[in-house]
Amino acid sequence: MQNLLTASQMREADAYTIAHEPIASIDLMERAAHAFIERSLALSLIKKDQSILICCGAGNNGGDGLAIARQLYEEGFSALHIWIIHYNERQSADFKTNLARIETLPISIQSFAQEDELPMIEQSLIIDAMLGSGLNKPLSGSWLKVVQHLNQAKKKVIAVDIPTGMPADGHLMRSMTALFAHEVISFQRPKINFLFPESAYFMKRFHVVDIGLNEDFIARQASDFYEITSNDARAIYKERRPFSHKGTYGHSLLIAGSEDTMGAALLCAEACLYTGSGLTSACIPKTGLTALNTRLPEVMAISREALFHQPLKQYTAMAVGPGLGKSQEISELMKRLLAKPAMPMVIDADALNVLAENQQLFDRLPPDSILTPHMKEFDRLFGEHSYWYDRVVKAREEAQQRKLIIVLKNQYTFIALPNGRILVNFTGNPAMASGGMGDALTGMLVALLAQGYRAEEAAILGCYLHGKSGDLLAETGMAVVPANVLIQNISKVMGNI
Ligand SMILES: NC(=O)C1=CN([C@@H]2O[C@H](COP(=O)(O)OP(=O)(O)OC[C@H]3O[C@@H](n4cnc5c(N)ncnc54)[C@H](OP(=O)(O)O)[C@@H]3O)[C@@H](O)[C@H]2O)[C@@H](O)CC1
Ligand SMILES: [K+]
Repeated sequence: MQNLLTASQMREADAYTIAHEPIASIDLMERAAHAFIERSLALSLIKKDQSILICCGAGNNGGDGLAIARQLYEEGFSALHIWIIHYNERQSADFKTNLARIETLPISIQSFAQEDELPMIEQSLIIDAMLGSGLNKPLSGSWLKVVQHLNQAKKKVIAVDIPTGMPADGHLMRSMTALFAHEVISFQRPKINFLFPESAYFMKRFHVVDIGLNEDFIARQASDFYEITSNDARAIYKERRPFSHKGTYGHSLLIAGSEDTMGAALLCAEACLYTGSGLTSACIPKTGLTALNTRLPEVMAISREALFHQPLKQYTAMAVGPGLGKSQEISELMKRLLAKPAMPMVIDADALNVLAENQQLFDRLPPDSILTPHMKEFDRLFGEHSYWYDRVVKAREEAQQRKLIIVLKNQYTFIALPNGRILVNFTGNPAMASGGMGDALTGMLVALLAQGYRAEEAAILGCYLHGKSGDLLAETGMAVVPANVLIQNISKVMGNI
């Protein structure tokens, strides 16, 4: 697990590294510039014959820009042009050093003071090194004008560390102006604000490069946010054991589907199957029986009427919600289920809506139950939120107070734990944005619970594998990954973990 830092904690990590590695601050900047270029080349974001405008401020972000320009020149890039935006009086020491280092080279440099008119932009690519994590207020005046001028040029932009004008943490508002970046190459850790959907106002994609800041120091910093890494998923995953049998891997009960939305139940059951549940039973309406038997012969069916006429303790874990629909019957069913809940539970979709309307049911959920709301379901449960940042803070409060695990689904899914930590899952991609993905995740989570993973482990591993399955399919060239295709890939992803 890697903790994510705020901009001010990152500055402390920078200072600590300089003092303890030890490394001179100017050399750290040199490393950052090198890492920026190396990644840009690896991703084919820049080419030697391309005309590039490097826009620099006069702080350390600008210093990075000058070091990048010089190193690009040394790499054989010849069509380089530099703007220095001199709207602030202060220049950082490392900016000054890098300016002295580049002034002797045959690279054209233009400086702009507050009232200077800005020329048309002829270059095809802009490297944005004007303001970085030192931003301390929204842009205004001449800064606003320069950013608007660059945005209007509609050129491809690669931002150094963070787009100029975008705050690294705190509220992101559409009304803020920043230089829109197609790519951002950020140092050491992603900025927390990259993880919220509002970041799409300011940037398209980000990449993180290691610049060798002191990881021991970083690990010691208190943080609310932790990135789930592939190592974390690998450490949780347990291989199937010799001499094991279906009884070894638990029995999942899914309560899902209605006449019109049997697909949700089928996808949930299929995901449960492919994630390794020993046995899977689906409690579905009678009208869905033929579909279930035809598509998933491995899954057993129970009618809604029969559910409470049999011992529920034969099941190891339960998921309730996908495709249930809204009706009095479903509310009653939830109330009966939660009257004596005795097994780990995943609560999704329509079951979340029942909770939203019957908040007293919250108290009956077994501790560590996993709730899997998307944004709208979350707001129905816990109130409207204008900013994702506030929504995630609320998820943390609720998870802590109610001793539940809240999996707030998003491109970067936030897993809020009862201990107050927020884990962020980085796997997954926009090709997966279609109906049925949530049903698949619920099936995966219940299958992991049934196999004996603790709820926290199931949430981490389930979210990781779900996104990873989608990522591997997208890497094969699939622009869209339907849920049933993702599901059939899960067992392979587990096998190769
Ligand atoms: N951390 C690391 O590990 C490493 C960091 N590195 C790099 O350093 C960057 C951070 O550099 P930084 O701290 O010098 O700040 P930076 O973004 O250049 O801006 C400073 C200037 O902006 C000004 N200013 C602020 N807001 C403003 C506004 N709204 N409108 C106008 N002005 C505004 C502010 O002026 P002030 O308000 O203080 O007078 C100040 O003069 C970081 O992003 C990365 O690129 C790497 O080199 C190596 C390792
Ligand atoms: K920048």
